[in-house]
Amino acid sequence: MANQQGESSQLANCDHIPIIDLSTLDSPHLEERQQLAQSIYDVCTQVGFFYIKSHGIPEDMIREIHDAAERFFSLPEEQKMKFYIGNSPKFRGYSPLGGEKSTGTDDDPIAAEDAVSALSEAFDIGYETAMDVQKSKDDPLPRDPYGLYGDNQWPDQDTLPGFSRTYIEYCSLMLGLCRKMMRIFALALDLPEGHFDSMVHNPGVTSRMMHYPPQPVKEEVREGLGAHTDFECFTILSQGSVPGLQVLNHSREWILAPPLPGTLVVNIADCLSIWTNKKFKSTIHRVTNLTGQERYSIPFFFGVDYDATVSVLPNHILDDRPACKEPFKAGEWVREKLSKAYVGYDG
Ligand SMILES: O=C(O)CCC(=O)C(=O)O
Ligand SMILES: [Fe+2]
Repeated sequence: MANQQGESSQLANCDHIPIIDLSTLDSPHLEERQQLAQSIYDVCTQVGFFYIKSHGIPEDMIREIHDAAERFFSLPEEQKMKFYIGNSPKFRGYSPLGGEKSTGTDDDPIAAEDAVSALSEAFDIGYETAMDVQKSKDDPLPRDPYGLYGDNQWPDQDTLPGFSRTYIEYCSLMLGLCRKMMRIFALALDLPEGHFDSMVHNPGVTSRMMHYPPQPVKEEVREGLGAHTDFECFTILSQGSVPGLQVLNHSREWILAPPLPGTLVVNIADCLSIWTNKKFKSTIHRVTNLTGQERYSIPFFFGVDYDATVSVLPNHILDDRPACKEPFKAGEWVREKLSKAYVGYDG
């Protein structure tokens, strides 16, 4: 059973998802960045989810990556299975319809035998130096004690021309945005802006393309993705134009986070929530596509270097709020979570 601190840190205290304007994210004026950090602190402690606008990712790029996702999922099944995630010891590749199961949340796990497979298919990739402007093309991958860097199973040029180039370009832009966001989170937490900089040299990044086929409206609903929290520090989601994402609030109602033109969705994930002793919410969410249309989304999960230690910030430990968890390695946490998420696959 979830303890109170744990449980309320996973439920949004709201009936809608707020919008944050990021136009001052790298303002030269500290006061403007501080003002933004204050708004971010408020939404992270109240809701754990927010839309971002003026985020700097060009709309053309977003359109291109969604086109790429649609092209990928339109391939015949046997072609997609060439990139089967089960071929990769690092959880990278294609997971077919129903290949993922809901594991619940840390405080409220679902036993393996009760887990229901999700009505979605996915293609997952992880950090590689080609997507990192701070690295040159030939830089080696970092030390990898958790077996999570690289090893992406890219479709070749004949199968999907331009696919890997587009996805790497998209990830490179998202990576830049996430590193800046990490600095504003630091400011929001009363830390020096560069507090996390030394922990995001080889960030623990996963991105995935998701396809949720339509499900019957009147008959029994099968979730496209079961209720869960994300594992890393935070997620930036591009969700196209078809709604489906739902966020759980204090009244145990699922509130819709519909696509809003010109925005992306950010949600806080477990590692950043633990860092803040669960002051920042890692809010429970799920996907249910009741629209009758095909839904595509592209989450970008951003975490610190897998070798970095996540340790509750001392200024968030109080007499009546002891540290929620002992320090741990980010990679250890992510690997354990991933190893429970796929049907018939133990990494
Ligand atoms: O597809 C979405 O809207 C959300 C996906 C998601 O929550 C996830 O992949 O963790
Ligand atoms: Fe998620």
